[in-house]
Amino acid sequence: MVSEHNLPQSEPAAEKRLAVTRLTLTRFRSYEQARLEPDARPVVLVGPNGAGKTNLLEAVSFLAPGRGLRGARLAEVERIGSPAGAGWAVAAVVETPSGPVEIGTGREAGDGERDRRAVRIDGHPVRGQTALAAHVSLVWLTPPMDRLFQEPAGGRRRFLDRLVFGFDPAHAGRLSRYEHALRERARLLREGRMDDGWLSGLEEQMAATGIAVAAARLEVVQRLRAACARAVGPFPGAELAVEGAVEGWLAGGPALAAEDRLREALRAGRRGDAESGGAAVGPHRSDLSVRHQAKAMPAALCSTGEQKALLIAIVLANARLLAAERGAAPLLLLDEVAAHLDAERRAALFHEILALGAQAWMTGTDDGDFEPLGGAANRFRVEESRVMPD
Ligand SMILES: Nc1ncnc2c1ncn2[C@@H]1O[C@H](COP(=O)(O)OP(=O)(O)OP(=O)(O)O)[C@@H](O)[C@H]1O
Repeated sequence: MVSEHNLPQSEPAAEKRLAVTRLTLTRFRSYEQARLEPDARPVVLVGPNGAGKTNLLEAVSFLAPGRGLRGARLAEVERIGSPAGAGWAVAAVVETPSGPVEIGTGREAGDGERDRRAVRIDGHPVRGQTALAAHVSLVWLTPPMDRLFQEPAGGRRRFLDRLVFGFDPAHAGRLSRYEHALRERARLLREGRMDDGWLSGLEEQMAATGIAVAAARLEVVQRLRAACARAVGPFPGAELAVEGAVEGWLAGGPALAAEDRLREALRAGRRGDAESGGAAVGPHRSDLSVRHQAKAMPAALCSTGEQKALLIAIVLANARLLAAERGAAPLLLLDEVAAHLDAERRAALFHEILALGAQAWMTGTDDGDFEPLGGAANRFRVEESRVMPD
């Protein structure tokens, strides 16, 4: 335990909160049915391996746009053994700074091979998932992310984009339009359909949305860089940057000029892209670079524990900024994070979460890891895919 005087300095708790106050799962992973009704405090889920704790975090992660914290195909989420094509659902009541909102999402019965996620907000069906970003911001840390700095850039980009959704909900829509145009163009090139009008239209869309995507990432990284430049308690300072050709163009001139360059580069690259698939240039090639500030060391060369501490530092800095800018800290989904921290770091993490008023959903196998939270959290016991208040 750390004493009160060396706990990190935090901003006062946000008065408004973002919190799930009801969560129901239907045919979701190992759950036939489950229902939780926490209040706005952090949520602690304790139970043995394989009990269904991560599945609950994954269900919460579907309240934001995207494929959830496992990056799953939707069919894979449906409970094995369910009647064929029965679908699955996650429904939630979420308290937000602008009032409560009811979110329903899942895969509808009869969707067959289609990998389409249905979304309802306050009972009304909405097209696509990007509208979710206007209501819920969330970010997760999971055990596979221990390798985030060793793995290809895609994982770091997705991590960064999730941070950007919190500041700029329209980012989700732009990113999805960019990726759609990228896929369409790749398909035409692959099929050898060199239809100039069609390709130019897609490249135009890629240039406009792609530069907006890159600019939004740069802006958020700029703000985060200031917020996590210095160590906070036991969490290290992190130096952040986005690296890529498009970012270089944006640094060197106006956004419109960068759009022109991207459009021209795509046009000039058609032949090469037809051979290699994808596109040689664009914000889908960018990377989030992270360095340990005090050690002046790239994150990839830091120890496992240091890398985890860097990720926590970034997530906490993001939560502090969002609490100040949007009136509420994001939901934090922290899978097995507490168990991997020493007592001092664990206490500092809990202290920050409480100071931010963040509803952090935390899993673990050992009650003792969450002991410093005392009565400040909702506690549930998870066993064989049954959830019980603890
Ligand atoms: N589609 C599915 N249908 C039924 N069961 C599934 C499905 N997908 C995963 N499971 C099962 O869900 C169980 C619980 O997984 P989960 O990852 O939530 O456990 P956990 O409590 O987080 O465990 P650990 O502490 O080991 O991380 C696993 O046994 C897994 O096999």
